[in-house]
Amino acid sequence: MNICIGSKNPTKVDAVKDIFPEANLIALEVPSNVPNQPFSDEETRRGAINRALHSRESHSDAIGIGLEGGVMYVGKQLYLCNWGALVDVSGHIYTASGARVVLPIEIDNELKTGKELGDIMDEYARRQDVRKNEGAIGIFTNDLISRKEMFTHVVKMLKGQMEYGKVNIKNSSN
Ligand SMILES: O=P(O)(O)OP(=O)(O)OP(=O)(O)OC[C@H]1O[C@@H](n2cnc3c(O)ncnc32)[C@H](O)[C@@H]1O
Ligand SMILES: [Mg+2]
Repeated sequence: MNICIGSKNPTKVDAVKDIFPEANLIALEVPSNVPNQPFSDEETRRGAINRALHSRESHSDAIGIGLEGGVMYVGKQLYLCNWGALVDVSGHIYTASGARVVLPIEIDNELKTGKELGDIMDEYARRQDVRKNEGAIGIFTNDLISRKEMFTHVVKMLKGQMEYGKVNIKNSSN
């Protein structure tokens, strides 16, 4: 089985490796066609779908997987959100979202200045490359859940849905 994953971020690539250990994995940087910092479930999910579709453009025999991080409001409270999409060899699209965690008001204020969450997290946590390691979810869960672990759960849901086979998005503009 060939799988193209639309990112070189190790938290995303390693999550796919864990759930598809037998697959031949190709990691590619592809456009998400949404802002670098998605600001809603809608934008984040769309970014994941676009990454999945773009990643198999030159590999029609492969499954495409896109994983996208973003933020979203519930009322006035900002949360971290993550979405995944898997496109099978027939073009069926499966989607799933990851666990959410509250982001503090300081992060919300910094995001409003136009910075990306990844850069804000490094300053906030005084660590380097949080986005490629524990992630914001790791910081705000006191390292109980890592970004890779959260994506592993998303990829597991995508795999299970593909195997079940009956519930997918047929039109990529949905
Ligand atoms: O190379 P790619 O795949 O783009 O990986 P990325 O780390 O930039 O991740 P996303 O584009 O999916 O996430 C959009 C933005 O939100 C940031 N982000 C999302 N989730 C994060 C997390 O858990 N920890 C730190 N930054 C996160 C990320 O660094 C980007 O600035
Ligand atoms: Mg990015």
